[in-house]
Formats: sequence, structure tokens, C-alpha cells
Amino acid sequence: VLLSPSFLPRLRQLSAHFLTTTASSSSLFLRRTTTSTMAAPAYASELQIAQLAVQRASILTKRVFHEKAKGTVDKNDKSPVTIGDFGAQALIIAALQHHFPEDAIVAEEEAAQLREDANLKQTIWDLVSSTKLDDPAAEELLGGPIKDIDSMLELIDRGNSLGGSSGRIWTIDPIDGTKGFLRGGQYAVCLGLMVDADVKVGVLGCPNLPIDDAARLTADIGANATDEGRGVLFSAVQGHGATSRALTAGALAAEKPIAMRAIDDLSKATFCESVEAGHSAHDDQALISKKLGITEPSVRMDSQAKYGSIARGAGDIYLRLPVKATYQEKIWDHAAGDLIVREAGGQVTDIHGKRLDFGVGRTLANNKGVIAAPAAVHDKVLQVVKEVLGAKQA
Ligand SMILES: Nc1ncnc2c1ncn2[C@@H]1O[C@H](COP(=O)(O)O)[C@@H](O)[C@H]1OP(=O)(O)O
Ligand SMILES: [Mg+2]
Ligand SMILES: [Mg+2]
Ligand SMILES: [Mg+2]
Repeated sequence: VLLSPSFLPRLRQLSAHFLTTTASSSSLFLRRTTTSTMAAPAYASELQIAQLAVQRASILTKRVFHEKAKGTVDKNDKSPVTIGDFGAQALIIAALQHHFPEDAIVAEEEAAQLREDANLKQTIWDLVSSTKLDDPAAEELLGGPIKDIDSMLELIDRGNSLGGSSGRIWTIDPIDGTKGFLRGGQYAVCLGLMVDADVKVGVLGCPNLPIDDAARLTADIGANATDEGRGVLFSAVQGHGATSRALTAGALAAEKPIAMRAIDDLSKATFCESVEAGHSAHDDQALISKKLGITEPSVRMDSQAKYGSIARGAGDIYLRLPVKATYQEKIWDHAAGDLIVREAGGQVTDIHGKRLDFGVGRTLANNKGVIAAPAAVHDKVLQVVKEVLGAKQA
């Protein structure tokens, strides 16, 4: 068994785990857990690697924003994609490849465009090869630097899995909310692990959200702020709750459990939605909010930062009603946020009340729209969504 190929990745995980616990802490307890027969918490290794990988990729995105003229290039679908998206995806996949080489990966970007553009490729390589966690043990745990420029392209293309309903599949959105990122507003670096289509681990890096979990969402969230007091890393493991911690440039900061706000009076709820009117139906959402008795205007923000924000009670409800019947949501836009909200005491469904189905490929082909709310009031919100959308069809 020890020499079988399938045991090798596990062996690497175990030795990696030992390395962090001994290198980053002198705690006897931590060291004992790695050597005794005590069971490690579920997905502990996956969670730790995912958190550090997202943290390292977040450093790269911040560097792109601050150091570069944002490097916007056109993708075929005309969405803004930056050197940050490619660079962050390369760094995350490098860490996954190092620890879990047999896992499949569904990631948003692909390297085809870089292969044809030597300048762009070189710009991204310069960034990727010089972005490190400033904690040497943590950086070493992620496998250190990528070998060369061709390896970087191959790593980016490792994210081309078609997804599916069986086995271990990671999903990555290296920059979610590219438009928010370009505006200096909200965006998220997103990573989730699904096992047999069930999200087991979810991590969201939100460099422009306030660190303070108690900061309520306001209309100018993240606008033109400095980095001071900002940057949060949300995480969840299925069955083990959700947490937040400050996003750092090195080792992981101390974590705090997070929970959705208990709201018995829906009129006091804060609801959030996309900035982009093309991504969700602002008019329908305004009507639903009004019917729920909410008098405050919605808080508009880009990316899965919305999921993280409601999970920690900074807001309460996230509505994403379809604009076009044909658009299929992508799994990387929802996997981590779905788990984080549900582990914080929320419920996430589509507009028909169905849980999001991550097992049918790269898109959520079996779902339309998203409704995320505290579990106790989700049914009420769903009922109003159905009323409003039903009335439109009638
Ligand atoms: N027509 C659309 N409807 C819903 N979501 C969309 C649509 N077009 C793009 N998106 C995706 O919505 C996400 C951003 O959501 P939000 O508006 O909540 O910030 C992005 O991942 C974006 O994809 P892309 O990254 O390809 O631009
Ligand atoms: Mg995109
Ligand atoms: Mg996205
Ligand atoms: Mg993206």
C-alpha cells in the first residue's frame, strides 16, 4: 500500500502538514496531532492549502491593481480579463498540482491567448515568478515557485476539466468580479473543492472588504478606500461551520467563526445584488425587496464578496435573478459562496427552490438564478420571488 501510486499524493500531504505544524508553531499539541492516531479534522489539509493558495493569489491581484496599469485585454466573450486573472489562476493551480496532482480542476481561464502573445505572457510570468507569501514555511508548503514560463501555461490549462458528478473536482475563479476589481471595488479570489458534486471546502479571498465582520454593508462599500483595515479570507468545510480571518501576505491569521444575522423582521434586512444590471434583474429584485417590506435601497457590489458578506451578517439576503433565460451560471461563480453561506446558517437555492447542482459540468445547467438568505427566512423570500416572477409571466 505504501508504494502504490495512489498513496503518493497522500504521503506528500502528510509530510506537508507536518512541515507547517512544526515550522509555524512550537505547539506540542499541534505536533502531536500529526504523529498520534488522532483523526485529523475533515479536509484539514485541503483547507489549509486552499487558504494559503488563495492568499498568495490575492497578493498577485493586489500587485496588479497597484503596480500595473491594470493590463486589460479583450477575451473572446469581451469580458474584461486582466493579467491578474491568468496569474492568480496559475499560482492557485500550482499549489493544487503540488499536493493533489490527481484531482480534476474546473477553472475560468485558459492559456490559449497567452501562447499567442509573447508580451502578455512575459508580463504575467514576471508577476507570477515574483509573487510569494512572505512566510517561508507557508511558501514552501505551496511548493515554491513555478519552474518556468511553459510550466505556467500548462498549469493554467490544467483548469480545463469538464466537471461532472463524481470524484474530486476543484473549481477556481481567479478573479471573480473583474469589473469590480478594475473599479477598485469588490472582487474575490474563489476556490472550492467538490467531492461527488458536493462542495466540501470553500475559500473566498476578498481583498477589498473590511476585515471587521461587524461592519454593516453600505452603498459605498469598498469605494476608493485604502488597503488599511481591508482584506478578508472566508472559509468553510462542510459540517464544520464557516470562518473569517484577516487576509495577510504570509501565514494564516487567527480565524473567527461567522454566522448569518438572525432576522425575525424581514423589513430590517439588508439585501445585496450585482452592480452590473446585465448580471441580475435589478427591477425584479427591487420589487421583491419592496414586497418583503424592505425600505433601504439594495447594496450593490461585485463578485462572491456578496456571499461572504451575508455569511458574516454584514448583509442578509443575496438575490441574483436571471436577466436572460439562456444564461447559465458558472460553477466557479458560486461553489465557495454556496458552502460558506450554508455553513453560516443560510440556505442557497435557485429561483425554483432547488439547491445549486454543481455536478452537471462547468455550468449550473440545472438551475436558474440564486436566492441566498438566512435559513429561517429563505422560504418566505422564495415565496415572494415566485410571486413576482409568476406575475411577470402571467
Ligand atoms: N449575463 C450574465 N448573467 C449573470 N452573470 C454573468 C453574466 N455575464 C457574466 N456573468 C458573470 O457574473 C460574475 C460577476 O457577478 P457579479 O455581477 O455578481 O459580480 C462574473 O463571473 C461574470 O462572468 P465573467 O467573469 O466572465 O465576467
Ligand atoms: Mg471573467
Ligand atoms: Mg466570476
Ligand atoms: Mg473571473
